[in-house]
Amino acid sequence: MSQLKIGLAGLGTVGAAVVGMLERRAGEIAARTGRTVKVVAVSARSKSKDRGVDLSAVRWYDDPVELARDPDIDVFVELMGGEGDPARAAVTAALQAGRAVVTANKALLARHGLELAKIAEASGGSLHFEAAVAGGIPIVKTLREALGGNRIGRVSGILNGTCNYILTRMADEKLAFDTCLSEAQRLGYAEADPTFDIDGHDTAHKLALLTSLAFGTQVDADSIYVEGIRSLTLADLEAADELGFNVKLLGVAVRTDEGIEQRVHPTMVPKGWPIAQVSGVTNAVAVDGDAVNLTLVGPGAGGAATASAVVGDLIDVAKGNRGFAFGLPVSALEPCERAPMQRHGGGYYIRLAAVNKPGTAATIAGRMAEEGISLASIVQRQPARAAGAKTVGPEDVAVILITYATTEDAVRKAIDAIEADGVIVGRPQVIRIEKD
Ligand SMILES: NC(=O)C1=CN([C@@H]2O[C@H](COP(=O)(O)OP(=O)(O)OC[C@H]3O[C@@H](n4cnc5c(N)ncnc54)[C@H](O)[C@@H]3O)[C@@H](O)[C@H]2O)C=CC1
Ligand SMILES: N[C@@H](CC=O)C(=O)O
Ligand code: NA
Repeated sequence: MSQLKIGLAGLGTVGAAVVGMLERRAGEIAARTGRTVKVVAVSARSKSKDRGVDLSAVRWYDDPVELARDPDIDVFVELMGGEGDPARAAVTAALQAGRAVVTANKALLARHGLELAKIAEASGGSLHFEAAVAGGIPIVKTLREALGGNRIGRVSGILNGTCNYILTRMADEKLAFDTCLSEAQRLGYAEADPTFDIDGHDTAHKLALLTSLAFGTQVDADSIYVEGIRSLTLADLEAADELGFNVKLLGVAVRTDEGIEQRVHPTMVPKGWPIAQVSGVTNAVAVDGDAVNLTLVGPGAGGAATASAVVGDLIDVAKGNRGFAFGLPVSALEPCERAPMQRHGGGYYIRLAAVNKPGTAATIAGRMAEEGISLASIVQRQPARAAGAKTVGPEDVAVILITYATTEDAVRKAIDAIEADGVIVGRPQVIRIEKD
């Protein structure tokens, strides 16, 4: 039986889980592929660390780029992370040598994916990244292969396990943000730098890849409007709950007449919607095609889930299933025309810390009316009730506005005018509302 020899760089949460899964499932994988799929060389920062896997028989490289150049490997697996070197240099070296590369590194691909795909095409190598988007959910393969006959109008979902875990535990158990984040780190869900998770960039990296796969466009992470979950308070989650919503960090890419709108931000989702029920580290990706609408739900982060996706890619490589990284040759991917966020339309939740003096509510309502914004409700909360809102002082009152459908531009202009009027303190909290 022939061997598929793997060089694997990165032995952290995902790398160690991949080595363990390949060991445990060696017999079944060989039966599926007709090949022995084996790790023969590795690289990581610490040679001596105990990772719970047996690495005594594999070659060790201090430099992952040297590992990627090893002529005695067939496939290079990059599980170090980071959009720059050494990940970029190592993946480039492996592709230039005509090898298959499997990576979970969405930061690298969102920035340099096209360049890497081009190198793969030129050298006869291949680039596989199922683990980079929504962890264990096989959405890359689904878009690249199974839904190829559809014209897709929208792809959206919960794409970051850490954020969904934090929001779920805050809402359900009233835990503090930092407590939930520490737990997500302990469980191996968060990025090495968790600001990528909580500030929305990790979701944006994944959305950039999904957009390319769904719409046949060039990866363009810079076109994405990004907001994270850092400013959300227990008061916001409680208000959402009372209004019949759950708050989720969504990534949304949708075709509009003006181009593709790509956005990442906390979103109030009606509790009755299936996506509102997706909790903890679980991710969900919804695809609206002209022939098929579907939602895939599954674990978005963690060693086992992510290893499942990496090993799935390795099985493809072992079977000789290569294909184009983004479903099409790079030369056939269209530029991603950007629809401006200011034109985004929908309902809004706006929490303001209003100065407690006569006329404040009228001023706020007046500014909204000037921008043509209709209010579905306006609720004032007493200072004690508003204590969860960081921006509210003892003498201020939280005012929560829910708008009917309006535009981002109108909301921004109204808020700017209200700030200039001096009737609020701190930054307003704005959460977009998804509705039918
Ligand atoms: N943890 C998760 O749930 C998921 C992670 N990913 C991605 O998988 C990749 C790895 O993530 P984790 O395993 O969580 O990270 P980690 O921080 O647990 O492990 C990183 C590994 O890479 C090694 N490494 C880092 N820099 C290196 C360098 N310069 N030279 C040699 N080795 C180096 C470290 O020693 C460590 O073994 C990242 O791209 C991440 O975004 C993707 C999906 C889920
Ligand atoms: N940090 C990421 C890991 C998977 O991509 C997440 O929390 O989703
Ligand atoms: Na995936």
